[in-house]
Amino acid sequence: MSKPVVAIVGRPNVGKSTLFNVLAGGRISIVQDTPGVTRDRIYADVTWLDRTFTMIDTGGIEPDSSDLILAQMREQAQIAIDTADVIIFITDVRQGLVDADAKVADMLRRSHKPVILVVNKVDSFQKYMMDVYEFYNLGIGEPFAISAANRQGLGDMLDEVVKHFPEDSTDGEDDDIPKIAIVGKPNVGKSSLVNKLLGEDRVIVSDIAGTTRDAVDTKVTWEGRDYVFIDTAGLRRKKNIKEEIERYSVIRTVTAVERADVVVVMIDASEGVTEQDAKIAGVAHENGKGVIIAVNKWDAIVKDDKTIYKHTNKIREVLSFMPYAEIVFISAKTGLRISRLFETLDAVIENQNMRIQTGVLNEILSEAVAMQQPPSDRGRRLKIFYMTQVAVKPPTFVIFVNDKELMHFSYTRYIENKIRDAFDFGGTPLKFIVRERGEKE
Ligand SMILES: Nc1nc2c(ncn2[C@@H]2O[C@H](COP(=O)(O)OP(=O)(O)OP(=O)(O)O)[C@@H](O)[C@H]2O)c(=O)[nH]1
Ligand SMILES: Nc1nc2c(ncn2[C@@H]2O[C@H](COP(=O)(O)OP(=O)(O)OP(=O)(O)O)[C@@H](O)[C@H]2O)c(=O)[nH]1
Repeated sequence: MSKPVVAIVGRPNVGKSTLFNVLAGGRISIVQDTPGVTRDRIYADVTWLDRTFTMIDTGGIEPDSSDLILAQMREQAQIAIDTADVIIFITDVRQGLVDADAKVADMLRRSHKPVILVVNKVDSFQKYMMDVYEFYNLGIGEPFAISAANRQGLGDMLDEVVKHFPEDSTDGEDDDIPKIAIVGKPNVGKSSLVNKLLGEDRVIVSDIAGTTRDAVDTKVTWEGRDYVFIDTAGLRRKKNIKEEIERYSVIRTVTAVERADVVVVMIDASEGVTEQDAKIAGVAHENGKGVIIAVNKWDAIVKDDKTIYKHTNKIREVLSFMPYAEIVFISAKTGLRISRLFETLDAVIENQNMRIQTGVLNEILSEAVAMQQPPSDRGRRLKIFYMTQVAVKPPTFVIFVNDKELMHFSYTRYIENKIRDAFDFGGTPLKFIVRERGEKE
């Protein structure tokens, strides 16, 4: 089930970052060896009551002249409207109601997205409550008074946010169809690939209305099997506002990746793999999705018998945090190896859903332990009792040990490699949870 997306919008200095950080708490998932996306805190997962949502910081307003501020606020609001299920519009009781607030409120109201009006810096209710009422004038409903800095009023605000989430149950019918997100930096050929798929006569296409947001997903049938390509309408529409801005492409990537089973990360062969590609791929990695690296524009480069090898090596090096990723070399323009891409998709989907019997797993485990002794520390040696698979998409394993502290990262990786040697888990990350025996489930 995909997580709802909540975007925070507001003028400079009203307290967006403060609110973002308070809500995200320590929960911003930073995977150590993944490059930067979450480090600049564009998004974070937040859990309130029993609901988890992705919060995005649309950010990026420079306090310049007031004209510029308004233009940037509009852009920010547009990003929120395009990507979020619920928008938190944050204002500042001390600055009071200003003209730009009213203009952005109009824009948000017309979008028909749920908007939660928040008035920040209400550090004292007695002192500021009269000023808060002024914000009713924006015409977007009841203002929620909070103090982000003092963590006041956040519960009521979150109750309201959660109320507007779409029902968890989508129509059910399409849930079995694998969802594919095509991501990549601007100009890499995402639209061309989708258009190619749409143009192929072996492909049957139908637009299905997006369930949670305005995006229109595209259903594609390839050799009798169905796939849903996410947010392709957005990709086809494109370039109406400055989509090139990196933040927007990351946000778009995050929201598409969240909903996907498999992510196709496109890389431009004529440019080679870059840090920006690594950031985008990092989003898929952190979300535990299946990953295929599609090296596009393969038609456009001069090749010899070592070209594939060189590209592969460079990709493995830059994307070293995802050695499991599959790589295919394609041309969206000529259609080169599009069928290979589909075959790889099928394989990755199968691998993501594979379940290994506990008996077999533990055979692998005891063999692994016999071949390489588990680590020890200060006279105490790690004992591994038992391993079992508890989930798919991604395949998730629980390892029971005597002492979690002794389970070194490199030993987990060693066990992972043994499992990968035995089964074809290509294209999917594997997740390991280490538990001490006797610990509660
Ligand atoms: N008194 C008070 N100050 C606050 C509160 N929340 C944030 N601030 C202060 O307001 C200032 C701006 O906060 P930020 O979170 O950086 O605001 P922002 O909206 O992210 O600002 P930009 O990055 O410029 O868009 C900081 O000095 C905060 O300490 C609050 O609840 N009460
Ligand atoms: N030679 C060659 N050119 C390609 C290929 N795929 C795309 N292009 C070209 O690359 C340019 C960008 O392609 P788009 O499909 O618009 O790229 P995009 O990733 O959708 O771009 P944004 O919407 O800006 O993110 C266009 O000029 C395409 O014709 C390919 O396989 N080979």
